[in-house]
Amino acid sequence: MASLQAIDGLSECIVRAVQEHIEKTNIEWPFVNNLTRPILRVEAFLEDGDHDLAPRRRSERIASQTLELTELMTPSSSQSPATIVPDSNSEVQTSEQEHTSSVEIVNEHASTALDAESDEARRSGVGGLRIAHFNSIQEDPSEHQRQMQTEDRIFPKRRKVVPQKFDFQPSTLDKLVIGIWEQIHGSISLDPQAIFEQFQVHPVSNSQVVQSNVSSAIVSLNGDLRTLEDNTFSKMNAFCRKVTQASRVCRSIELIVQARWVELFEEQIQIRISSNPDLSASKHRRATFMEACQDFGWSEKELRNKMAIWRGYKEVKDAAGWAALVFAGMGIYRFCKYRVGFDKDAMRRLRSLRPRLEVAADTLHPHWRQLLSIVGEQSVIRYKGHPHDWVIFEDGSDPVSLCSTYTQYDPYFTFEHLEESVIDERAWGCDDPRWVPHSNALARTSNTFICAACGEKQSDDPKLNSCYCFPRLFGCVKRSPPPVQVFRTSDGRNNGLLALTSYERGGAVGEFVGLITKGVRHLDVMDSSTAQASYQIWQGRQGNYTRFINHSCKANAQFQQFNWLDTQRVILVSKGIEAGAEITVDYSDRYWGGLDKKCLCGESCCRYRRDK
Ligand SMILES: C[S@@+](CC[C@H](N)C(=O)[O-])C[C@H]1O[C@@H](n2cnc3c(N)ncnc32)[C@H](O)[C@@H]1O
Repeated sequence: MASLQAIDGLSECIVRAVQEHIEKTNIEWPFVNNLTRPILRVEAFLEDGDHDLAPRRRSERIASQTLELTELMTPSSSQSPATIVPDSNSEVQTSEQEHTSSVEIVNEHASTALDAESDEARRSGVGGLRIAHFNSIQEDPSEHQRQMQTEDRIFPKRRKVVPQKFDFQPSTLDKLVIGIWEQIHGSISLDPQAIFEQFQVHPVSNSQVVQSNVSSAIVSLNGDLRTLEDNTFSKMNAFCRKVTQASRVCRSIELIVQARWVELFEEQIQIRISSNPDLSASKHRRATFMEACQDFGWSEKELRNKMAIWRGYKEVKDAAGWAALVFAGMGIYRFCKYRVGFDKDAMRRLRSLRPRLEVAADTLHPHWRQLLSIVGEQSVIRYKGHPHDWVIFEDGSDPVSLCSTYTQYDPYFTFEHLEESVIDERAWGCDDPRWVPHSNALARTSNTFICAACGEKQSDDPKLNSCYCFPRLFGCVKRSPPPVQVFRTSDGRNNGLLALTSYERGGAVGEFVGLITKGVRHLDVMDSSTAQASYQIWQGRQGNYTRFINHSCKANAQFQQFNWLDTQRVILVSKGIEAGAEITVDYSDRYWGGLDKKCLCGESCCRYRRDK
C-alpha cells in the first residue's frame, strides 16, 4: 500500500515538473486552437530496459496524470508580468530567468488586486499560452514553492577564460588602486600597537626617525620559534601570521617615511638656499644630495634610483593621501618605478579617490592614522562609524552621512547595519520561517548539514566544513569586509553600490540581510519562501549593503536562494562585476509591473523607461 502511494507521488512530481516547465517557457502549442477543452496527458511506464525483449509485453503504466489547459490565457510574452524578458547575456539566461522568478524584490504596488485585474486584461486576446490556474492536480501554493526551491540550486557558471586576441590588462594605475582597496578590505591589521609590541618599535616624537630595537625584535621572534619545538602546525600558523603582519606594517612605515624623506630633502634645499643665496639652487641641491648619500652610505646611483621611486610615493600621497601609501600593495612600486600612465589624468583620478580611501581606512582600521605620527602627521580619524554610514561621490567631493541622504524622504531615517538577518518576533514569534528541514533522513538523524547544491558537509567551523559553494560568506573563519561603497548616483536614483574590486562570475557579493518579517506592503521588500512558509526580508531600517543595490535591466548580479545549515538565505551572486562598476540586479518584472515609476538604468534594453 505504501509503495503504491509512493508511485502516486511520483506521478504528481512528474506532472508538476511538466507544469512548471510549461509555465516558464510559454510554449506555443501547435493545434491547440482546434481543441475545445485542451488537456495534456502525462504518462510514465515501467519497462525492462533489455531491448531484445518486446517492450510492450512488460510495459507497466505507473503514472498517468492530466493537466487541464482549458483556462490557458494567451498573453504576449513581453507583456506578461510573470514573464522574464531575456537578458542580452544569453550565456546565463536560463538560470537567471529561473532564479529571478523565484526570488524577487517586490513592490507591493505590483501585487494589488488592481494589478491582478489589469494582468487579466493584458492576457486576453494576445498570443502564447499560460498554464491554467485550475488543473487536475490539487496544488497548494506551498507545493509550488517547493519546486522553485529546487531550481534555485542552479548557479551561474563561472566563466571559462577564453584566450582573446586583444587581452586588455588593467593598467598599472588600475592595479595600484585595486591593490589599495584589497589591502583596506583584507585581514591584515594595521594597528601599529601590534607591530610596536612585536618589534619594540617606538616612534620618536618631533623627529622623522624610527628607532627599532632590532635585538629585542630578534629575541621576541626567537621566543616564538622556541615554542615551535612542539612543532605544531597551528603554532607555526600563529608565528607566520605575526611575522607577515609585522612585515606588512613595516612596509607601510617604509612608504610613508620615504615619501616624507623626499619632502624633507626639498625643504632642506630651500633652507640652504635661504641661508646662502649666493650659491645656485642646483649647487645646493647637489650638496644636499651628497650629504644624504654619505648618511645612507649609498652610491649616488643607488640613491638616485631610490629617490626616483620615493618621489613617486610622495606624488601618490599628495594626490590620494596617506591612506594610499599605508594600504598600497606591491602595485605602488611598479607604478612609481616604471611610471607607465603616471600622468595628470592618473593624478586626477587619485585625487578623487582620496576621501573614499579615507572613509574606508578610518572606518575599517580606526588605528591606521597612528602610523602617521611616525612622520609627525595628524592621527585623528575623520570618518567614524560603519563604512556604509558614509555616502561617497565619484568626483571626489566630500562624503556625506548616510542619514543625510534620506532626510528629504524621511526626516527620522535611521539605518542599523546588520551582519545577520534578525527575525521579526511580532511576525514569527520564535520561529525562523527560513528553516528548511533536510530531506536526507541520514543527515537529519545524525544532525549534520548537507549542502543541497554540492552535497558536501556544511559547518560554521572551517575545519569541519567542506561546502565551498560560497566561501566568502559561509564556512569561512569570518566574513571579511565587503569591498563595496555606498555612492551618490548622479541620475536621480539616490544612492547605489559600487564594487571596489572585481567579483568573478558565480562568486557571492553578499547575503541579502534584513528583518525577516511578513505582511509588508507598499514598500520595497524581498519576497522569498520555503516549502513551509512565505516570508519577506525588509531592509527599510536594518540590513546590510545589499540594501543600496539599484535595479538595472542589464544587471551584473542576481539574487539566489541558498541553504546554509538548513536555513534558507538569499544571496547576491555576481554575473561578472568589474572593479569600479555599480553593482546592479534585475528587480524582476513583478517589481516593476503596475508600478508608477520610471526605470533610470539607462540601458538600451531598458524595459521600464516608459518614455512614451
Ligand atoms: C533597494 S533601493 C536601492 C537603493 C536606493 N537607490 C536608495 O538610495 O536607497 C530601491 C529604490 O531605489 C530606486 N531605484 C533603484 N533602481 C532604480 C532604477 N533603475 N530606476 C529608478 N529608480 C531606481 C527606487 O526608488 C527604488 O525604490
